[in-house]
Amino acid sequence: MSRPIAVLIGSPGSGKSTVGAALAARLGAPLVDTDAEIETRAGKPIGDIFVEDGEPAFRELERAVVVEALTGHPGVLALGGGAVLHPDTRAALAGHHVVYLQVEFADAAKRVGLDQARPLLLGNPRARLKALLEERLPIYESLATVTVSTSTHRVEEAVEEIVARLPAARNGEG
Ligand SMILES: Nc1ncnc2c1ncn2[C@@H]1O[C@H](COP(=O)(O)OP(=O)(O)OP(=O)(O)O)[C@@H](O)[C@H]1O
Ligand SMILES: O=C(O)C1=C[C@@H](O)[C@@H](O)[C@H](O)C1
Ligand SMILES: [Mg+2]
Repeated sequence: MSRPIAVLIGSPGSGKSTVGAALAARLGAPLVDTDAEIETRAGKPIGDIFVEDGEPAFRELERAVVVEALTGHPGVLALGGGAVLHPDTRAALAGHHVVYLQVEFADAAKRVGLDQARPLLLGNPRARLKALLEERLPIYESLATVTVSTSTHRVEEAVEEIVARLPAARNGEG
């Protein structure tokens, strides 16, 4: 059984996929992005899963994919923004190196593109994103072993910050 080197959590637009890919490249390790893995398993985009099967079905598929990756993936693991909402996922994160990518609301809004049709931002995307960030902040903070801001760090700076703060045995210096 292998464990991820680092697990990235954070809100939509925090940069989990972008920083995850750059971190994996920097470490010469594979990346699993659970959103992409869910789409592969379901054979359709996440938006379609929400519309056709509903959010509870999406969360259950997400739980299964995330819990499996936490015990079977040896590289960098980027989680979907809402994966931490499931209690099984929170429990399964115990003992992992969990990197919380923190982002200011204004940056997240710019990056996500508030005119996009994201299932959880339907209606009033700006208000929904703000509420979502506020609701989830304490959850992300409680799970983090390391927090890195992608509002104050560019992608490459965030990667170097994460590498510097990896447990010694994992950053090539231990
Ligand atoms: N400092 C930064 N760190 C990370 N991404 C950044 C940064 N500055 C700008 N970006 C841009 O912000 C976007 C982040 O999107 P990304 O898909 O990586 O976020 P995510 O956390 O995976 O969100 P999602 O919940 O949609 O999966 C990308 O377009 C990236 O190029
Ligand atoms: O914040 C969320 O709940 C989500 C974020 C995305 O990564 C996807 O996992 C999906 O759109 C749900
Ligand atoms: Mg992503």
